[in-house]
Amino acid sequence: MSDPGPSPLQPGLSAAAARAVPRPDAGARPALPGPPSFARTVPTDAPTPGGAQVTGPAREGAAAVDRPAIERILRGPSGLGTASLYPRRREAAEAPEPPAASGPPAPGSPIPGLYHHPVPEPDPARVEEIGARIKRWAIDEVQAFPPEWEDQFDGFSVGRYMVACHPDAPTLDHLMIATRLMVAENAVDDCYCEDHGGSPIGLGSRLLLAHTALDPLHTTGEYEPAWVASLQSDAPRRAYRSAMEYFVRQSTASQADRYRHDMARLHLGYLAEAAWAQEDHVPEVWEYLAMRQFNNFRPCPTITDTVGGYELPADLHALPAMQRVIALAGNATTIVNDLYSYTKELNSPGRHLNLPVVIAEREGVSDRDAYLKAVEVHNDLMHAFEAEAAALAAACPVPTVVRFLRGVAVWADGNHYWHRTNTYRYSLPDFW
Ligand SMILES: CC(C)=CCC/C(C)=C(\C)COP(=O)(O)OP(=O)(O)O
Ligand SMILES: [Mg+2]
Repeated sequence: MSDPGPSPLQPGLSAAAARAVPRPDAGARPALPGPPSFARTVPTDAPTPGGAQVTGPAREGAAAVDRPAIERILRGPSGLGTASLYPRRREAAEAPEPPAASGPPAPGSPIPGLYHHPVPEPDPARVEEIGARIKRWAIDEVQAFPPEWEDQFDGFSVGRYMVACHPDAPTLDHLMIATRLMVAENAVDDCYCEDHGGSPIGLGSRLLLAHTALDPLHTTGEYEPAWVASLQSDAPRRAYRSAMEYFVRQSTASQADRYRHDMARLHLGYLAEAAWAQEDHVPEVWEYLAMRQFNNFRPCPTITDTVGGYELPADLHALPAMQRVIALAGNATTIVNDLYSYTKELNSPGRHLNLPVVIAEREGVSDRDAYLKAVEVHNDLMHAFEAEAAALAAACPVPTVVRFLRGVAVWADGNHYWHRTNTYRYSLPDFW
């Protein structure tokens, strides 16, 4: 084994920060690597954040990291020349809605008490162009939906979603990578799992075969043509195959492998949800949260580096502390969906599990109290995400790590923005 170099572990680091890097005595390499030589994405052009942003001594635990430090790290650099990285800074965010005196919040308002960061309106020119391009791709290239679903496709507003989540995408082509994958992921969820022909029955087989559009079958000449033909046989597979092909062209091998792993996680989560639906079983709250950690937005923020035109190296992505930060962010962003889609799911046929529904059932509290408790769970997850991200950035001040953490944070904010403003899909209950 080569000399591991100086240990980045410092006396006095928080427990969370110490988990950020492997210990030399664990046999892992503590020295932090540069980008691999095979990286073929655009080189990291993010300005290195000032040392004060990431190198200050962490205090007694992630939760004790001071808020201004978290803000500095997650908001990104603010020095001369950094404006182009954030064409629409979050400091220019919209004014918060005044809370309604009573009744449901006005359409488009944030959930009262939900911890979140407002974002500026996404660049309208980008939104329009991505909206037009994605519709052409969906209709002309992959026939993702029949004409009668066009209103729903438009109402999803995927261009606004992705432009809000990836403000540092250097080009429209980079944004399209995320946008195609988002449409494909939703085609699979709608057509295989949910109310556009989906069902728990036979889901395992459908998901596995669709997964081969992301993670190809390697087989003999005799059987390969049937597999290739199968990838064109329904909208979810056409969408996965094409979106993945574009993604692989722009990503490194390890970024594509990361995405495949995250999608396998997602499919595992769909299967657990389906198994419970088949048995009309309501899991314990912690079991539901475990399922939702897999049936989760995770594959979306974890491509932030590909969409940003740089690479978080595989061994830094694999750090346990990075994995924890990603999981916390994925969980918080997914509970945002549970909260904003609560009334939509109540009005859909059958029982649709989400965190408020499971809390009400399992903890024997009113729908309102369960909803408010779910808001608290979300807030705790967001605070933990931010504290752990700040601790990791402090312990491992590598530019790609800090930029990736910031990308995940910005994705979470854009995800909240999209849920809040998507009044075509979502409306809030009358709990206040
Ligand atoms: C985009 C992506 C990777 C989605 C995977 C998981 C998923 C569909 C969600 C987290 C959204 O949850 P849900 O199915 O409840 O969506 P709606 O509430 O119907 O918008
Ligand atoms: Mg939902």
